[in-house]
Amino acid sequence: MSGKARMNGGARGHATTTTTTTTTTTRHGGATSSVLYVALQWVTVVLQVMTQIMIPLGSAVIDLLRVMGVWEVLTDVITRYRAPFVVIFVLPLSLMFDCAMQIRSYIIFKLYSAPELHEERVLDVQRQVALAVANAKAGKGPKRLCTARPGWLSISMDYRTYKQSSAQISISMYDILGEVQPITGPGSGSGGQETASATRGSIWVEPMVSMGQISHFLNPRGWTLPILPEMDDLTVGGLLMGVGIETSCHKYGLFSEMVEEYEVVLGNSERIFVRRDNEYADLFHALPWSYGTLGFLVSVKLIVVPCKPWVRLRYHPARSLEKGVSKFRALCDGAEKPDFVESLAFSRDTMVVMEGDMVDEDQVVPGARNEIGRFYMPWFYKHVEEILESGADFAEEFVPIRDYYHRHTKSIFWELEHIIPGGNHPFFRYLFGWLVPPKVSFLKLTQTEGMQSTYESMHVAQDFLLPLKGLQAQLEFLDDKMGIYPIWLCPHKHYNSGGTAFLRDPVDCNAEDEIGQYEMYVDIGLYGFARGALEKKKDFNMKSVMREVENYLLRNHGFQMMYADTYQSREEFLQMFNHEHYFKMREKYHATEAFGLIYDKMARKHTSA
Ligand SMILES: NC(=O)C1=CN([C@@H]2O[C@H](COP(=O)(O)OP(=O)(O)OC[C@H]3O[C@@H](n4cnc5c(N)ncnc54)[C@H](OP(=O)(O)O)[C@@H]3O)[C@@H](O)[C@H]2O)C=CC1
Ligand SMILES: C=C(/C=C/[C@@H](C)[C@H]1CC[C@H]2C3=CC=C4C[C@@H](O)CC[C@]4(C)[C@H]3CC[C@]12C)C(C)C
Repeated sequence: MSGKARMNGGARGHATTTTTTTTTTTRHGGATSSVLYVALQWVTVVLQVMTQIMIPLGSAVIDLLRVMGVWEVLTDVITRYRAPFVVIFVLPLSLMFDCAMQIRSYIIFKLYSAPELHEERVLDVQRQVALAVANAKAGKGPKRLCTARPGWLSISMDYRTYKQSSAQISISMYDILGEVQPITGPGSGSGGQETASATRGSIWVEPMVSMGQISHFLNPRGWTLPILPEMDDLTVGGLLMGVGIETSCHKYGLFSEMVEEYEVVLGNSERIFVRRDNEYADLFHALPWSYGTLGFLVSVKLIVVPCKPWVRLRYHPARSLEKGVSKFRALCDGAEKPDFVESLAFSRDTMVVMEGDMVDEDQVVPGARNEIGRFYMPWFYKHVEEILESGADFAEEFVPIRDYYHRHTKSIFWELEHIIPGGNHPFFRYLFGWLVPPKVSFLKLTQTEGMQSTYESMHVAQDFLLPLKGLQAQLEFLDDKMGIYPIWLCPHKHYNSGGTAFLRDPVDCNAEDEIGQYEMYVDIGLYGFARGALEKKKDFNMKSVMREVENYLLRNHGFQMMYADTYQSREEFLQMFNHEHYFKMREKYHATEAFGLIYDKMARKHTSA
């Protein structure tokens, strides 16, 4: 199939299987294609050099500095003066990396070369898997497979050390594989009731495509993902094989509910297309939350919906927990659901509940525009806090859609304040705001051992998914145990779909829609240093507090998002996440031998208690 054909929605998917012996149907017609191909390879090589060669080179330099006795001094300086270090080195590097990625995407998309190369890339993954499995069988290589995405690149606190002892499969797949294919009429997708009659579309993307890339691509074309997790660098593969959530999940469910079709390479190197309604339907529900332990995702067909250019954002400050929780619940459970619902709790008694609706240009009230994404504008959560502190009971603003989606990106939720204190000061914003945010991956890469152990023992980055009906008690409990603010509250439909991390007990489900039975859940996001942890180090014991919280989750039908540290034992983990279907799928789809178990991959080896 030619690249052009696929750009026009060529017949991807719906096929059954291909194995590594399948010959590719890709055409590279003429000299232009060859030139484009070489150009593309060049950009790819440059990026690979940046990510793959620079790291070992960096390690070699570090070793040399250690031998020279300079390393300790240097890390001490970086630890003490992290803010200037980040501003001088990490911010410009982050910008350069992003620019390189954008240029690459632009070249690839303009030249239409990427879709043409997709088939080749899939074959390459199949070949790598076949070789790694054969090596493992012959006792010549590691037994377990994982992606070769370096651990420092992943949006988590963890460095993914299991990768060192696994066979790493390179999945260099960063491309949007064509234009949106509109689908019209009711029942055109598999989403919630609210949009069933609206026009929908779909788009094929590769797994390393990031949320920033997608919103840049879709929003100007009048489309959006129904659920667009807000950090620019999150990848489609990570969000689908892990968990993805955003403030529209109270309508649609989690990120994976908006998938039409997965293209997967299994542990026996076979390539299959997995849909809710084909012969692989049983695998469809097991892939989310499987953390790359059932197969490799090589592309996916995502549902897209029309979007409007602005979001009318309504702020409801609440000065008691009861009032805040009841407003939040009313917005999630009401018949007329807003497009977006979110709440930021600033203390035990104060929160601002927000509802957003997409609107057209002509509905925007000129005096109420707020382009919060501009580099010199205040960090979003600070702006929300100001509304709370102003004493107002209500505020309304109009925010450009892309600014809304990425509203917490610039300040990395509220984490940047710990890294660059004063980063929200107007002086800093006007001078350096255009360089912000630093890439999470580069922050990880430049984190010294001292910083790492401080973060591990005192800093929480956790998302707890719990039934919405218990929100008030949950917030009181977490305030007692951790006292971290702001808290991010994001509602979502939690479907009883039958896979790993789905509801333990069907009695939990009190509602039903087109997709199935669900319970309204809330993601409680805690990011920051626990109350008093930095000041009174001895009073805060991360491990014992987290054990209490995890037990609370178990008792209250909650889940922990696994990008975060877990302190659970294997037995507890198996209790929290229903593995029955997952084990069957591992057996049936050749994963048992090829991939490790979720717990073994994700449970972190803590360096401190
Ligand atoms: N708003 C949100 O929803 C947010 C979500 N997150 C979390 O961050 C994570 C995403 O971060 P990101 O850096 O993008 O992803 P990661 O690199 O962290 O990958 C997450 C998991 O997905 C697996 N995975 C990724 N790509 C593939 C693939 N092509 N085939 C098979 N498995 C794959 C990885 O497997 P392997 O171990 O083999 O590499 C890994 O286990 C998610 O787990 C999510 O929960 C974080 C912030 C916000
Ligand atoms: C899952 C959600 C959001 C999560 C983010 C807020 C956190 C995910 C990964 C976290 C971080 C990774 C590494 C870091 C390096 C450290 O030196 C500083 C802290 C941090 C930047 C840290 C900060 C929080 C995260 C970005 C929700 C939205 C579902």
